Amino acid sequence: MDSLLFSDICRHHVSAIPMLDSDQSKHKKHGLVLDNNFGFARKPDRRGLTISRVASPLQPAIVPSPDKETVDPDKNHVAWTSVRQERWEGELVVQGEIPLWLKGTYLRNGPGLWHIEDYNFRHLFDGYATLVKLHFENGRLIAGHRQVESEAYKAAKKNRKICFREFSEVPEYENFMSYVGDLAKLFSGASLTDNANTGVVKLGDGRVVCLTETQKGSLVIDPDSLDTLGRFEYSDSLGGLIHSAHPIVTDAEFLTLLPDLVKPGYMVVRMEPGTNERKVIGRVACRGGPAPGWVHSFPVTEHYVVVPEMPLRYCAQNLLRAEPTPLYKFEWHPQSKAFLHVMCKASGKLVASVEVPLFVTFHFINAYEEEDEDGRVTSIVADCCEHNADTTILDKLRLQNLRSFNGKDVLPDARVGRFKIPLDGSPYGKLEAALNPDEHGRGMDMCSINPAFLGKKYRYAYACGAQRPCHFPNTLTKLDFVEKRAKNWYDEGTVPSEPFFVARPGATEEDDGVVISLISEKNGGGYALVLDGSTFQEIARAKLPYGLPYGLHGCWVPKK
Ligand SMILES: CC1=C[C@H](O/C=C(C)\C=C\C2=C(C)CCCC2(C)C)OC1=O
Ligand SMILES: CC(/C=C/C=O)=C\C=C\O
Ligand SMILES: [Fe+2]
Repeated sequence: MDSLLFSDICRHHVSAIPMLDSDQSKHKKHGLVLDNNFGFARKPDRRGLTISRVASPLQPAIVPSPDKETVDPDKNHVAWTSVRQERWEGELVVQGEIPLWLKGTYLRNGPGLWHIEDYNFRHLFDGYATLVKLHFENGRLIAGHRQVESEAYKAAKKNRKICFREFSEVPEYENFMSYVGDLAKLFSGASLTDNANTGVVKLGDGRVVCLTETQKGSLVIDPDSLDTLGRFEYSDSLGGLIHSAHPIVTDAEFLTLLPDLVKPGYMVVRMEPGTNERKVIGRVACRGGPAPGWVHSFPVTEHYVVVPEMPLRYCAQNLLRAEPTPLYKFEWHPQSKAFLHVMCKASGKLVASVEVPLFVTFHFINAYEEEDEDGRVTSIVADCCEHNADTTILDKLRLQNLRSFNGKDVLPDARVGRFKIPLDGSPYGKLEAALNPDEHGRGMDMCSINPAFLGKKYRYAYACGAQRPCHFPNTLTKLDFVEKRAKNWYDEGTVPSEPFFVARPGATEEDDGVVISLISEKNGGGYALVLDGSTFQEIARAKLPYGLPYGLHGCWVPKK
């Protein structure tokens, strides 16, 4: 493929337009399958970006010549630009060598489409879900991407406007009565989005589900075709509208937290493979604040579930607002304090509830139990990507901020926050950095571990760190908690997504495997990257026909 020509087109920021005929013939020559049926016409947006129009699918579009602004790589980085086509699939040319043992599909989900018509969404988390797949087999790599067909996405496409409440966007109201009507629908959940744009998990029974913070946004997909198969209906009557976007999923169970906004607390629930029924393990009442803290994720050990109560709390008033506040649906309540609660998985009993220093995290990394000489569990260690108790990261993820990097170092510092929770009845837990944050450039988020070490004492984690100056995490980093060192991978101008660890079958060492990431380049290109899990050196990369937008979380579906 003539990648220069291809990325040239990308640099013109022609999002959501069909391929020109000449491009299609190029693709046919390389055996690629294209389907450009976005149907979203695009007028100049508020930022004065490129104009493109769609006459009808597969017809030539008008591509204006680039002006200075359109080719500015920082303004129009492909990471923050809507995906170009609704779907694509093709084989990639691999540079280097993909290990022959790597057989299966890496799936990555994330918000990849941030406009409808000429209306541009505000926040990274608002975008309609784009699923990406990398299928590895016999050293070869088939890639593809596809929009997730949520009701929210289909309605937006059909009606050419936002129809459901997204992370920060709400539908436009024609009059006051329609606003009141929508509020009523908020309480029933009818107006909430099902845009499953956060993660994707493989359940123990093989079903693959895309997820977000709304329970209705649990959508079953086909990991090969990336088809949306339908809603994952929870058959229990637990109710509630929201849940943690990061359940703990193993071959044996699915664990998640259901925050209770009315009687502030959290329900800890478990679902068995092959069922759609969540069963209650126990309930934790909040100790502070008017509402539960945001639970984007939570950690588990072998015997316990750790329920975090962050002082960044859900906020009923902000939920009702049409215009986003700086903290969106949340509010910072430092006086309400921060707590970690520990629940026994088997009995549902609370074995500890400690006050901890204030913290802000999206992502817990892992947790494990510490024992005394007699094998009694004395404490729990829980690690997270911690933003130094500073909520500004939420606002830094506004698209306007992501699209306006000017060389200034504006990414707020983050660290691996290590909590120590005593189980001897002491009222306080500790929070310290697990290693010097300078090891990873004081950037820290989007983590993964070897899943065999879930809930167990572990040594390594993989995450995104920072090479400063930057405005977003821009390195892949391997953390070694024993040596307290990090190894960093960096490619100037790129935005790498969550490094995802896949263990080599039969491995005995924790870091024996590969780390997969999708990289968005500043010239509009992109590539799939495979690093060695142990040395953290590149072993293979494969250029995509065009760069993909930034994505969030992934999973591995091994070949049967
Ligand atoms: C990523 C990512 C997506 C995500 O949130 C998406 C939505 C739609 C969340 C909406 C809501 C809240 C954040 C608070 C409670 C109400 C509700 C509207 C469901 O979060 C992410 O991190
Ligand atoms: C992209 C991100 C959080 C994603 C939540 O799912 C954080 C990046 C900043 O450090
Ligand atoms: Fe997340």
